[in-house]
Formats: sequence, structure tokens, C-alpha cells
Amino acid sequence: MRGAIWWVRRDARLADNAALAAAAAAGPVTAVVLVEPVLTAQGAATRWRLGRALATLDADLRARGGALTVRTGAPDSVLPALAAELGAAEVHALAWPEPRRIAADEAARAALDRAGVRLVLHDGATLLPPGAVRNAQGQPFKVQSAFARAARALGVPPPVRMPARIDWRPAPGKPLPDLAPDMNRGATVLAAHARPAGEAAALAQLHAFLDGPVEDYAASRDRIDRPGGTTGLSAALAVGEIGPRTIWAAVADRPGSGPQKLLSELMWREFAWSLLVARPDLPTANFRPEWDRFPWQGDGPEAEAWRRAVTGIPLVDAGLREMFVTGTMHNRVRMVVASVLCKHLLTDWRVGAAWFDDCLTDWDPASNAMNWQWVAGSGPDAAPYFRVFNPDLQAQKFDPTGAYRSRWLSPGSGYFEAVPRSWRLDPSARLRPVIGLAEGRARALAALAQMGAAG
Ligand SMILES: Cc1cc2nc3c(=O)[nH]c(=O)nc-3n(C[C@H](O)[C@H](O)[C@H](O)COP(=O)(O)OP(=O)(O)OC[C@H]3O[C@@H](n4cnc5c(N)ncnc54)[C@H](O)[C@@H]3O)c2cc1C
Repeated sequence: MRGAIWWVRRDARLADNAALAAAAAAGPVTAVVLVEPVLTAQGAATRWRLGRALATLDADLRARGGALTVRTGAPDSVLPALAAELGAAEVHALAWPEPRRIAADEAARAALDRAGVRLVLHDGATLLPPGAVRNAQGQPFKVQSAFARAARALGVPPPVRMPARIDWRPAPGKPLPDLAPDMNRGATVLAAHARPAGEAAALAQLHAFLDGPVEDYAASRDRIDRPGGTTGLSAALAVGEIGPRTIWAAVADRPGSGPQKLLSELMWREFAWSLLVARPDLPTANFRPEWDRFPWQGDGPEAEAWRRAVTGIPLVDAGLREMFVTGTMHNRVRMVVASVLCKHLLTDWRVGAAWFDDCLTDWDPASNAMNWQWVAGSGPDAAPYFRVFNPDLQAQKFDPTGAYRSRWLSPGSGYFEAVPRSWRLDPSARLRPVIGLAEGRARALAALAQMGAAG
């Protein structure tokens, strides 16, 4: 048998991986990672996290007699050459239907076709094949609850079994380079605070959550002062150390409000991917075109204070610091920091989404874009813009002990060691709010009225 290439992208796992299973069925497997433009264009934190996932996968493969083969360059030139070198007739990869990835995959497919090599994309990055969930008119859903009902009715396929035996055939290549040299000193801080990487760690994390915390998930998931109320699996999902179907299968038959709530949150991720597939411009364009008239302020000093986590609004600064230090942020706080940016600071959601793209280790192009548009009001099934979160009331409600704010606002949180020195932040500075909450709210509502009047 001529063997096949398993082209590893955001699927750093051996289990529940249809691409690996298909490659293994074709003979010896060469597991390949490409340092390519789609990867290098991604944000720093997500590249850093992907680097850790791939390094751990490489160690897992070495323990089984394999290794990752690393090559540099665009897939449409590197893959045909590698296939020729190996005599491989097939390349298998897990589909990741993000616009840049789709375009690069199409170019790779055309080049491989010319070389007589088949590129096969498999599903498994989402619960159901992207684009499969449609309404009675055959259109994608715009309302999440209806989408989730229809998706559940279709039934989530079980995870793919890992092949019992895989013959690994690594090819010569260089070691995996540092994928995020631009993290600079932030990398050391992140390494000290991020969760462990790898497939085994993700599975252990899932099972530890299912062994207890899941029962209380529906009630605890918003308590930001009590860590451990959520799975913490988003970064592992984003780099594919665990497949969503593995989580679904482990949770689906459990009774109780906690497990059911977890399934419904996974359906938000699923909805986001269905939106991105239907509207590839979701990360860059207002889903609802009337939002093109909204009088956003430019990316000015208020937005910069937000990015640097020095707005003087405690919950906002705490959340943005948590993200800088850990690469993630609690969902409740993401909603508040995004709301303050789009409403009190009247800043275009794309400014905030771009900052998250760069800072999140769990960056997911679909979830990030959908959630930003949800908060801003420009998305489908979005929160109405006039519903303006008051960050102080949110803090009282979800951080009643103040533990979250104390942790992330303390000078010893790690934040000041992680940020660029050029920001010249003073840990002992007493911050004044960049805007009064009542003033910001009134300004936001006036802008909304102006958009309405312009319509
Ligand atoms: C402005 C904004 C930006 C966001 N950007 C991202 C992003 O880039 N990547 C990302 O994975 N999530 C994003 N989210 C969604 C959510 O905040 C994270 O998925 C969640 O905090 C991850 O923590 P967890 O794994 O412990 O979640 P859990 O509560 O344990 O939930 C389990 C899984 O369900 C999914 N999920 C939960 N909530 C959502 C949601 N609102 N939307 C989509 N999927 C969800 C995630 O895959 C998550 O890992 C964003 C939310 C907001 C408000």
C-alpha cells in the first residue's frame, strides 16, 4: 500500500479523528504539519497554544513509533512535493470551514489533483457536518434555539474510533519551530497560567468535570468568583485536542439540568460554525446590514485604554487582565467587557473582536465573531443594543465576594509581567473611569437613536 498523509491542522488528537482513521486505512501514515500562511496569519496567543498542542501530539506520536513531519510553505506547493517524495496517493484532513482555510484548501486540492493525489476533507470539528442543519425552506437558521432543536433532531454522530493499529511513517523534516515568537515575555506568563496541553489532559479535564462540577453547572457557570464552574475545555476544542462529539457522547445520556445546559452551550458553538459557513464574512461584516449606519467612534484613546485594561472600570480591567495572563476569560466577563466597549465606549465590535483574535488561546473564528455580533446587536438572534449591561451591577451579581476582581486587579496577578514594557503601565496607579457609566449608557442610547433616525 502506498500510504497516506494525515495533514494535521486544528485536530491535535488521535481519538475521534476521521482524517487519521481514513489515512490509517490507506496504509502507513505520515502525520504532517505545515507552517503555512493560514497559520502564521492567526493571532499570537492562538499560535502559541497550537504550538503546545502540536508539541504534545509529537511526543504522543513518538511514544508510538511515529513523529510529526514539519514542513514550511503553502500547502499547494508543499503537499504535492511531499506526496511525490512518499509515493502517497491520498491526503486526509479534518475540515475547518474558516474562510482562509477553505481558500487554501481549494488551492491545495487543485494542485494535488494535478499531481494525481486525492485530498479528502472529513468532518468532526463540529458536532454535525457544517451546513447540515437547515430549516424547512432549506435555509440556515438565524435563531439559535430553533437551530439547536433541529440539530438535536438530526442526531449527533458518535465519535470516530481510533484505529487499533497505525503504521507510522515519518518523513524527514525540521523540528516544530516556535509558532509565536511575537508573544515575547507574555509567553512565560502564559505558560505559568495556562492549562496543560494535549489530548490526555483534555480528556482528564472532561472526566474530572463530569465527576462532579457538571451537576451544578447550570447554577455555577456564571459565578466568576468560584473557579471551576465551567469545563475550561474551549482552548482544547479550539486546537482539536478533543472533539466536540467526544464531549457530546460523554454528556448526552446524563440526566439533570447541569449536563443539559452543557449540551446547550455546545450548541452555541455549533450555531456559530453554521453561521460562519453560511456567511463567511461573519468576522468582518455586520450580519444585519442596518448596522452599517451605526455611528461608531473610531479606534481612539478609549479603545486603547480598554485594550490595555486600564479603563478604571474594575470588572472590565479584571477580565481583560485575566485574558492577557491566561489566554482565556470567563464567558460572563467576556459579555461585560464586550458590552462596555461597544456601548459605553461606542467602539466598533470589530476592534474588540480583533483584540480577542490576538489574545485568546481559545480563539475560534466562528464563536468569536458570533459572540461579538451578539453583544453588539448586529448579529442574528442578538442581544438588543438598548440592553446595556451595567458592569458594576454585573460585578455585584456574579462576583459577590469580589474574589475575581481582587485576583485580577492585584499588582501580583502576572499582568504587569506579561504586557509590553512600551506600555509603561504603573501597577500602583489609581485609575479613574474613562467614562461615567450613566454618561456612557446615555451616549450609547443616543447613538442607537441616531442609527434609527438615519434608517
Ligand atoms: C465576546 C465573546 C467572544 C467569545 N470568543 C470566543 C472564542 O473566540 N472562542 C470560544 O471558544 N468561545 C468564545 N466565546 C464563548 C465563551 O465565552 C467561551 O466558549 C467559554 O467562556 C469557554 O469556557 P469553557 O470552555 O469553560 O466553557 P463551558 O461553559 O464549559 O462551555 C463548554 C463549551 O461550550 C461552548 N460554548 C460555551 N459558551 C459558548 C458561547 N457563548 N458561544 C459559543 N460556544 C460556547 C464552548 O465550546 C465551550 O468550551 C466568546 C464569548 C463572548 C461573549
